[in-house]
Amino acid sequence: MANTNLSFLSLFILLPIFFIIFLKLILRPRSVKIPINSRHVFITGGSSGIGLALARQAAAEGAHVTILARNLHNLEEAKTYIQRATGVDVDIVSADVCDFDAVKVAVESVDPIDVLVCNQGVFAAEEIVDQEMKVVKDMIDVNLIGCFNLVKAVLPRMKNRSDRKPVSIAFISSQAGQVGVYGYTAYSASKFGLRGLAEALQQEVIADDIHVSLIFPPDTDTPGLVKEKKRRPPLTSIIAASSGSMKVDEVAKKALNGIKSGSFFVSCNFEGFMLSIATVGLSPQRSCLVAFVEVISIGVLRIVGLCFQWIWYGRIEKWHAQKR
Ligand SMILES: NC(=O)C1=CN([C@@H]2O[C@H](COP(=O)(O)OP(=O)(O)OC[C@H]3O[C@@H](n4cnc5c(N)ncnc54)[C@H](OP(=O)(O)O)[C@@H]3O)[C@@H](O)[C@H]2O)C=CC1
Ligand SMILES: CCCCCCCCCCCCCCCC(=O)[C@@H](N)CO
Repeated sequence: MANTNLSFLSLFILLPIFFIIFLKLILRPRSVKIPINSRHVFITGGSSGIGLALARQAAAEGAHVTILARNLHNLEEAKTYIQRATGVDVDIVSADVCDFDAVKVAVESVDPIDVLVCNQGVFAAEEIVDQEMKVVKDMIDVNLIGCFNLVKAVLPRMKNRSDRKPVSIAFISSQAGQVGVYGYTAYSASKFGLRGLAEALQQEVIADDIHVSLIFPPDTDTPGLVKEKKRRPPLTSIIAASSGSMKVDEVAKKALNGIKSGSFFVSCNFEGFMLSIATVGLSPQRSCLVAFVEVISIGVLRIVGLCFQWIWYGRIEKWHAQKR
């Protein structure tokens, strides 16, 4: 009896504890906190949707916020909205992220940036045979090249900052940047691209105490989504519905908390958490508890992932059978 108790103790309690301690010792980069109070948070695409909600929440938490977008009128409306909601004034700056010179002028016209949130994005769901190359290129340009322009423009000053506190560069990706989704060939490609950018960038900037976050929202109720849904192929909606849709404020909260806790992968709902583990690859992990969950659940989640593919391909087959 005593023997069984002892082996139970060592198998289910001691072993995991030692393993978590081992993970704590080896995990790199180490865990970090990014304070935002009294710091400069620069949010692109901050005049609408997720970016606007992020700007409002960061302002409410005491950050000095600047939002960037193209349309000046919408920026001014966003500024008024945030001022009414929080009593805080945010700065606005108009530029197209696709234009490197304009981005450079924009970021040099403001205070040094402590937290850069690359949130701007465009999305149009359509089968690639029908999608015009102009639309494809626009998605890659705004969602991926736009982030390169921002990083290139912000990094030199960020690296040479005088205050040596930890700072952050965050990218708003999408769950469609973790798994390919019907109708999202260009969009998924742009968002998968962000992952390569983020993983490589983290290695390049860790010595400067710059911390990268990659945020993966599911469908979120924003003006952008309302517009996209008018033309979405039904199969895109069916597959996207595998993950529950979220309110914009919830997504902004998850994103902000993920940035503040210096997490590399930031998921927004339970499905997203499973998806992040199933697609974790060799991305960095700073939390020993999450790393522990990854190690013990990755095999089972592969089976869950295969079941999702079984369901999705079933729906695709059925759809095409009905069309014929
Ligand atoms: N809504 C959703 O379901 C999901 C969204 N995401 C991602 O979240 C991010 C925000 O999406 P969402 O809030 O829905 O988007 P919205 O369409 O509501 O807002 C997009 C914002 O980006 C700005 N923007 C677009 N193009 C450019 C550009 N070339 N240069 C500068 N700013 C630009 C827009 O302003 P302006 O047009 O004036 O420039 C606007 O402020 C995107 O990256 C999107 O891919 C991820 C998962 C789900
Ligand atoms: C192994 C476990 C798997 C768990 C479930 C997987 C669910 C995947 C759903 C993909 C959803 C894609 C949403 C895209 C949102 C978006 O970016 C657009 N709205 C455009 O903005």
